[in-house]
Amino acid sequence: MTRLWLKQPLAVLADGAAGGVVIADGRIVELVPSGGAPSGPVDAVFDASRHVVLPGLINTHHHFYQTLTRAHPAAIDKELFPWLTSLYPIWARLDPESFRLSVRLALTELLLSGCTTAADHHYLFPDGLESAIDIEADEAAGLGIRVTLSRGSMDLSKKDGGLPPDSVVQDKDDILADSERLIGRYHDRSDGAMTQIALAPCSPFSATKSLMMESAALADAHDCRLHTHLGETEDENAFCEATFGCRPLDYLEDVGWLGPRTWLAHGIHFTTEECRRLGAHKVGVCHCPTSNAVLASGFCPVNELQAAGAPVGLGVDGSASNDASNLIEAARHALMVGRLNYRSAEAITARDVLAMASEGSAACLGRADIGRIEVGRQADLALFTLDELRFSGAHDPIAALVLCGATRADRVMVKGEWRVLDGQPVGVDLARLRAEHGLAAGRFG
Ligand SMILES: Nc1nc2[nH]c(O)nc2c(=O)[nH]1
Repeated sequence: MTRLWLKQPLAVLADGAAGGVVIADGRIVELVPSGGAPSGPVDAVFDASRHVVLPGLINTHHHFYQTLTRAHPAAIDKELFPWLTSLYPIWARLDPESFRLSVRLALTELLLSGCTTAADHHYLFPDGLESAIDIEADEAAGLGIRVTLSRGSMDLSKKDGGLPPDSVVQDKDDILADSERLIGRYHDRSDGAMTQIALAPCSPFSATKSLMMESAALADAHDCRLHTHLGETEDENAFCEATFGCRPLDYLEDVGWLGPRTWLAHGIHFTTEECRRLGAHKVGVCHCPTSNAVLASGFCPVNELQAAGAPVGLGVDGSASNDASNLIEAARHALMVGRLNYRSAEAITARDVLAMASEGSAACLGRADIGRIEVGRQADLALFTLDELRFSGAHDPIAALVLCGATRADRVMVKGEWRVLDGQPVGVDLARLRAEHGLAAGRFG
């Protein structure tokens, strides 16, 4: 068993590890105190004196395919409902080759931003793309990044009172059968799992009540997590009032989703009492500050949710509403948006948003094996240097990552393996990927 010492980092986001971290067999096996040395022999030493070492960042909400429709003229400057109705017909043209490139590109971008685990919410399965989640699993394995692949779904089209057109919805029985197939094939419940499946009917205005209820039953039966968009806009509130006669959170409870298996994307339009209910039931919320700003959706009440006991993680959201897949940048946005929301500089700190992007996100995904630099946890780490001009003069190295605006990790380790080295993704030809993806995206103009 090879023991690697990441020696004497410039800074590390963990108590008692100023002397570095020892990695063996894909795990963190020792934290070295300041000025100390590992307790036993090591086989390799990495001099981390130029590096700020963070737990690998965890992205809890994305739509990888949307990298094909970034800054799209049909959708720019629109709020969620008109944004979606403009994009649905374009997304209906998704094909396997373009989709594969979108996944590879999004995962590579995430890795370069210090992300070691990514949750994707894929809810479009046009003819020919039935194996979208299989493609995602394959690409993630190739890049060596950990994933939670949320089998998304839509079965409520416009003709039945929903928002999406017929061209992008599926039959409920097909959705459930495919969900069961994917769980059987990919859902690894073990410690250190590289691939997990979650079930993810898309939103109250695109999924039927029975799909929500049957997905919850399936998730219970197979011990996997549930994910959906909720509390994103006032339009969604109005839809729920008009369709179900209640607010979105009451609807969530009604369909059997109010529990610790569930994490929600956005979670903006919750009252203080609703935050308490979410906390009491340990429902997780993925904060998507960048997308929430771009779509003018509102502020997520992160502090109220956390105070109530709800896990709060961080997500970049899909690349048509961010439009980047950069998680360390999203942490900076979480700080800025949070301080504006609370009109307080103390309400959210740099360390708070980094914790949200690591241990908060891990809790949303139901994982106790990642998200912290701690003995026994997986060796998932993001190492940043402060060499760029933007950091010159910075004093607190950890706060500097957020306040000076880090955008790119120098090294990223997943399960003890380097997946980014000297700012380059291992095994990816970036120029070729950029060219091929750009060409594919051109077909969605
Ligand atoms: N930000 C987003 N919100 C959504 N709601 C929904 O039903 N789909 C989406 C989406 O793609 N992005």
